[in-house]
Amino acid sequence: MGWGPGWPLARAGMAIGLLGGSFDPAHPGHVHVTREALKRLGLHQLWWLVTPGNPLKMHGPAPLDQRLARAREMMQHPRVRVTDLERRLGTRYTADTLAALQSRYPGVRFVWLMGADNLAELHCWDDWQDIVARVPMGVLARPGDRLSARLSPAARIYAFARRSKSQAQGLASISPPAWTFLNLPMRDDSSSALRENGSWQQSD
Ligand SMILES: Nc1ncnc2c1ncn2[C@@H]1O[C@H](COP(=O)(O)OP(=O)(O)OP(=O)(O)O)[C@@H](O)[C@H]1O
Ligand SMILES: O=C(O)c1ccc[n+]([C@@H]2O[C@H](COP(=O)([O-])O)[C@@H](O)[C@H]2O)c1
Repeated sequence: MGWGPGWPLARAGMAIGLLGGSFDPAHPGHVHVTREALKRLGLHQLWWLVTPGNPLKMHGPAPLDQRLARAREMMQHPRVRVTDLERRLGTRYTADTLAALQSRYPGVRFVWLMGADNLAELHCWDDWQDIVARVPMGVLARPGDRLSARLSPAARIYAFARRSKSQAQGLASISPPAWTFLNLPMRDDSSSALRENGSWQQSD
């Protein structure tokens, strides 16, 4: 597998946040949590991983190129890259994606980012304990999901690995398992609401 345009550049030692998602479509909530995570976790860069398809979702999303184009319009920041890395790597499951990125970018300190809704479901993901063992995780507050996230199996099993707000800036350097809950000002944007109210029209 070669290098070329579309493979973001990163040097060993850099702290890079990974926000995986369907982005079907991208919305201001994604932009908000991205900007906050960059600041609060002391990240050099943050990469959006626009998935070809969430392995747990029955219905496929809109075409990947369409979601990427919308995401690139919406997320403009010099330290953020909107990528199709899972398509390039041929991975769908997050554990596989992380393993592939760690072998392709040796020495880069990756941090997995997700909204509180995803922490509540993490125990249903493929090889989820491998994910927790591979990279530190930043969990982003989301309206309605704080309690379910805190009571979730993953949060309870890994309660011992939860780091305080004061340790968030150095999260990328902490050996996993390590996670922190970022109590951000919350935004209730969601892709499903945009799809339901029809303000996002697929063009093909
Ligand atoms: N408003 C938000 N606040 C915090 N995190 C969010 C928000 N919107 C999305 N996220 C997080 O961003 C990542 C990608 O989200 P995704 O593309 O699934 O959008 P979504 O709005 O959650 O979509 P859907 O409504 O279809 O489930 C996930 O980890 C999700 O939890
Ligand atoms: O690896 C898994 O089993 C798995 C199960 C569900 C979701 N994920 C990942 O979680 C991220 C958020 O997905 P989504 O569809 O909620 O935006 C995205 O990167 C998915 O690939 C991963």
